[in-house]
Amino acid sequence: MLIHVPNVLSGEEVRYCRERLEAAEWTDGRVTAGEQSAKAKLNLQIPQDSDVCRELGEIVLRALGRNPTFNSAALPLRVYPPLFNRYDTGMHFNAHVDNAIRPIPGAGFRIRTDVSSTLFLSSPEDYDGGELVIQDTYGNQSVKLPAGDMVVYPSTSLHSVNRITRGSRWASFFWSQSMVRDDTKRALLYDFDRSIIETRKALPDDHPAVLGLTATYHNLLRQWAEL
Ligand SMILES: O=C(O)CCC(=O)C(=O)O
Ligand SMILES: [Fe+2]
Repeated sequence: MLIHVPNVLSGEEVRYCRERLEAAEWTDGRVTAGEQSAKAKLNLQIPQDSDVCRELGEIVLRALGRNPTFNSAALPLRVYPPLFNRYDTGMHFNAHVDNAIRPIPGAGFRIRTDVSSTLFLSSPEDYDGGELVIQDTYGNQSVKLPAGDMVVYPSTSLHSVNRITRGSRWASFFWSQSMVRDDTKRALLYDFDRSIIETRKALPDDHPAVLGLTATYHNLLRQWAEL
């Protein structure tokens, strides 16, 4: 399931992140890649242990906390501290699959990567190429979103970033361990939640249909969630 989450960051927050990133030191993106994907990767990143990465990561995490679409789609148990990358003209990331298990630096535990996210920090007009191409059950999906918007997709998917032919593409990216590891089940719960939201627009909250659907949603989540 591939979900577009609009307006995760406000225009003001995007501007602030860009300003801080402009002044930051960028390093070779291969530092966080596994052995195979390092060969496929040509981009720049902000060092994970830098103050700017931590500060902007907090802004992204706070924005995720207040976003009902992200929470409904990803059902996050733990979110990896957000990273920041950049592809200048000529840079790209060939097809790869992300590592299944990632240690959280300094935290003393690891997360399973169930859900991948890219939060765009450049406007589509600022660059050519740079689409995130995700291979899913329905074929290749090509994603290029407005600054502040995010795409959420299963970490099981092969994905790539097309070569930039003009300008520069900046983004935040990170993984979440979901309470529901299986993408099919997560997708069912997401559709279910959306249907409940639509039903609540038409019926009062104490209507037996709303109560019944909400109870069933929670009982399904209770069956499937691993904490
Ligand atoms: O830049 C992106 O949108 C994706 C980055 C990515 O796939 C990765 O770093 O593993
Ligand atoms: Fe990736």
